[in-house]
Amino acid sequence: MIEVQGLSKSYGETLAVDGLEFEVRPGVVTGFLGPNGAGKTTTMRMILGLDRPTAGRALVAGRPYAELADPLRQVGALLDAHAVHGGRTARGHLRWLAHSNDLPESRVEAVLAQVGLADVGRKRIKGFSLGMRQRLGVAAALLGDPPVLMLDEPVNGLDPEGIRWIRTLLRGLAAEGRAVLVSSHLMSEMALTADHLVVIGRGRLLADSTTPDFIDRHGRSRVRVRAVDAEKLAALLSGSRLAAEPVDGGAWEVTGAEPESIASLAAANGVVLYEITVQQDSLEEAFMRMTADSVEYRAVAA
Ligand SMILES: Nc1ncnc2c1ncn2[C@@H]1O[C@H](COP(=O)(O)OP(=O)(O)OP(=O)(O)O)[C@@H](O)[C@H]1O
Repeated sequence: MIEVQGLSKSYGETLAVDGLEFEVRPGVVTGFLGPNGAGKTTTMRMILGLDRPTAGRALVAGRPYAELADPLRQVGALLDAHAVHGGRTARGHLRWLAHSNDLPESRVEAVLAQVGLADVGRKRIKGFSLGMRQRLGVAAALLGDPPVLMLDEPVNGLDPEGIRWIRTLLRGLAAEGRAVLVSSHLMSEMALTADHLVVIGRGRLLADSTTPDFIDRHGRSRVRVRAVDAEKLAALLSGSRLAAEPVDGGAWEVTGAEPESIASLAAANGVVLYEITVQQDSLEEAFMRMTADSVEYRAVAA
């Protein structure tokens, strides 16, 4: 479990993290979301003791990272897949990590196999693609078989098969009872991977809820209807008190009403519907709505 308590970090005038408070619980994948510059990486670095908080604290297994006796057995992290010595082989890199952290060498082969790099263990890292480096970073995070995992943008540079692999891996690790914190800009992927979301903007906590609750609360839902007689439907809806607007091909979208009441209204007026579907915003749409005011850099319309 990770506990972030009143965590703040200033860089000169910039308040990168501002009084953050959240928990990353075992058994679930927690997605860590926020626009560019929101403070995600800074928060993760403070959890790992790589940056000192200006105020507050971050605990892993009840202690600050610096006080963990066996850090790699407590928390595995992937922050920057490039932060490895390119001249080493993949196996050499993991052996060195295992050795310096007093971990059994058998873990090296286990994690190489787990991330699909067993065949290239003898190759030098400098020849690795970004996707292979990401896999190696995940292998290093898993080396100590830790109950807590933290990954910053692990799907960066991965192809669709790799993205799917990370998703299955993270969900499997959570199902084993581990606490998993993962940041990503790929919303469609987070919607499939994360059970829970912690959303930040300009260093502040904007949301801490399950993924479905987040979409419910911040996304819009509307009912799409189409009728056999499009003109009759148009006359009915435009003459009603419903918030309805025409969309493509004679279809209408109604907000703020349940499908039952729309269907009953249509039936009472002899309008035969052949489509009535509830459309929910995607996680991306919900995220864009909620963080609209927290975007550090935004394209300005010319
Ligand atoms: N070492 C540093 N010195 C000065 N400012 C910094 C430093 N590290 C981060 N910042 C600033 O702190 C803020 C948060 O940055 P951070 O990298 O944590 O955001 P992020 O959410 O990880 O962004 P991204 O999604 O772009 O990776 C930004 O305004 C950034 O410019």
